[in-house]
Amino acid sequence: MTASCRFTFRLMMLIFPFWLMPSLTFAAIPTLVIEGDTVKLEQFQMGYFVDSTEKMSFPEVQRQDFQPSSNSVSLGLEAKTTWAQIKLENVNSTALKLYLHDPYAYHNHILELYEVVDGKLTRQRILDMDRKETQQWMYRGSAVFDITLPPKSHKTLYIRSVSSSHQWFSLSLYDEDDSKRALLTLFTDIALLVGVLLALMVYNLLLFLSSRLREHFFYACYLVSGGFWIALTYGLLGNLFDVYGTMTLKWHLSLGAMPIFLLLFMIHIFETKKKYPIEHWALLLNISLLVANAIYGLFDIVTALSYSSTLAAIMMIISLSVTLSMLIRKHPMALFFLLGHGLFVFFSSLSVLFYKGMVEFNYINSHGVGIGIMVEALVLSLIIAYRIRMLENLKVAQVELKLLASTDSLTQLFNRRHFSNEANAILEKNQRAKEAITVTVLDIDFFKKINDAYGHGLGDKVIIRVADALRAQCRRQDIFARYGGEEFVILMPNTYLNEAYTLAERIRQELENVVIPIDQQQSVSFTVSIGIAEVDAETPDLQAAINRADKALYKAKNNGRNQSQRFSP
Ligand SMILES: Nc1nc2c(ncn2[C@@H]2O[C@H](COP(=O)(O)OP(=O)(O)OP(=O)(O)O)[C@@H](O)[C@H]2O)c(=O)[nH]1
Repeated sequence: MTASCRFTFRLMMLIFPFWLMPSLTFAAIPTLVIEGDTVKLEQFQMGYFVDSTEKMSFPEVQRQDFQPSSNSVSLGLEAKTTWAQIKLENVNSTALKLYLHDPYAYHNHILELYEVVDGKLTRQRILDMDRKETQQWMYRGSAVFDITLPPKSHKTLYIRSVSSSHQWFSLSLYDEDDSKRALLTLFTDIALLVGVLLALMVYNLLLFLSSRLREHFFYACYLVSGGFWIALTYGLLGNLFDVYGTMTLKWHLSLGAMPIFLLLFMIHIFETKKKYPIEHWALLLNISLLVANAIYGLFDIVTALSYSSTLAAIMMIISLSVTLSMLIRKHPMALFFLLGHGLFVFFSSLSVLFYKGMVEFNYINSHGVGIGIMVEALVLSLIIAYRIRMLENLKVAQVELKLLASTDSLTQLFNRRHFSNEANAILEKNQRAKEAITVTVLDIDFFKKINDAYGHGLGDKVIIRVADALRAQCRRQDIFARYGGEEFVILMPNTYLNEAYTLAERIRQELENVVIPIDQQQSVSFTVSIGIAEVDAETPDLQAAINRADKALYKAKNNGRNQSQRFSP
């Protein structure tokens, strides 16, 4: 060996331990030293190993290298069978009873606990979520295993967890009191979340029942499926009803239903079918994918769930693009939707990354979908309130427009068009009953002279006064209108000619006595002439009846005005 070789070798020997050391330090799983009898370990170091063969024996597993990690890990879709390793040392001179908790056990298929002392297996427990008799270690959704640590002893725990789809778990160690406390406070946050969603769901169902607007129905369905899935996936259902395993796995189909309802809500709230065909087809295509996956899930839920993260990502991209497109087109609700849906997408993306094992295990990442749905639901409630207000304003505007189109602006009586519609409807209804119906036409006498002598302003006052008389004298069932300039018409259902004549005379007499003051000295009086004719019961024709009443009116004018005349053939 040359001098330079020797130097290089010595240098390498010098450097190698330092180069190796970090990896050795990295690979070591620290022992949790327990001193005293209070144990509340919620954050500690342990090791995990992913058994990609999914069938390694325990002795084989014991020989594997475990990756150091924190006590909460999310390992994604590929890690179906995972082993956790926890090293314990009781330095007390008394024995200790500990409780190992896995609050996310409800989503696993199998959970096994192996206790090893000095390399020898001392106790083994297998918890199969599909076998009732093994569920003695399940307590309201959490797996709880009791572990005894003899005085001054070491023990290594191996926890095998078999997941049906995505793999994540969080382990904690407690003494008896803290174990009870931890179980008591579980799921209060989820219960609150689900409660708010259910309240919003009831509110939207009521809105749907009163308005029949489908967006409320789809939104209520979205909240039901979302709330149900949150209750299921975050363990509330397991906690309340003690159901786990394959049965609950199937219920994860609600995860497929949730985005379908949200997209249907979008279609209705943005009215894409009518107004935005490209966006409409994009949303329909997305719905078809989700429906296909949901149907597939009826037969093979595990495979369907494995696609759910990818489908969720596609759904987020399409729904966000449609919302952005609505924003560009200045849709009034787009900004609210973008805010609500943007927050949903943000939190759900964290969740997707979490389920795929790509981000750290923390409350927000592990509860992302739930938080996203909640925040979105609250913001979308604003959209619903805004839309209700918009529709109310539209309704008021429509009523105003309808009124405007059917009334005469000077007298506020119905106009000729509206009168004809209403009168024809009455004649049609009367076709079977064939009750007597009478038409009366009223015309102001020498109105031109009034206009010429006192101006149009006073002429208008006379017209308004005639309208007032009609309002005062006509009965509830009568329909009356300003038919032309100074001509009025009344349709009197269930009224014979002579009865109509009496009413017409009452109107004429009232108007005959009207005095409209012009100034201190001057005033104006006027008269009206009236023609009355019955509608032919056999061939009820409104225009024919008005023509006959006009003929009677002509007779009244010719006879010297200020009188009522009945039509006689
Ligand atoms: N002030 C006012 N005048 C109107 C209005 N509409 C129509 N007129 C006038 O009503 C008058 C109708 O006159 P004519 O049809 O000749 O009938 P008349 O003077 O009442 O005579 P007779 O019907 O034969 O008694 C015209 O001078 C129209 O200008 C209105 O809204 N206001």
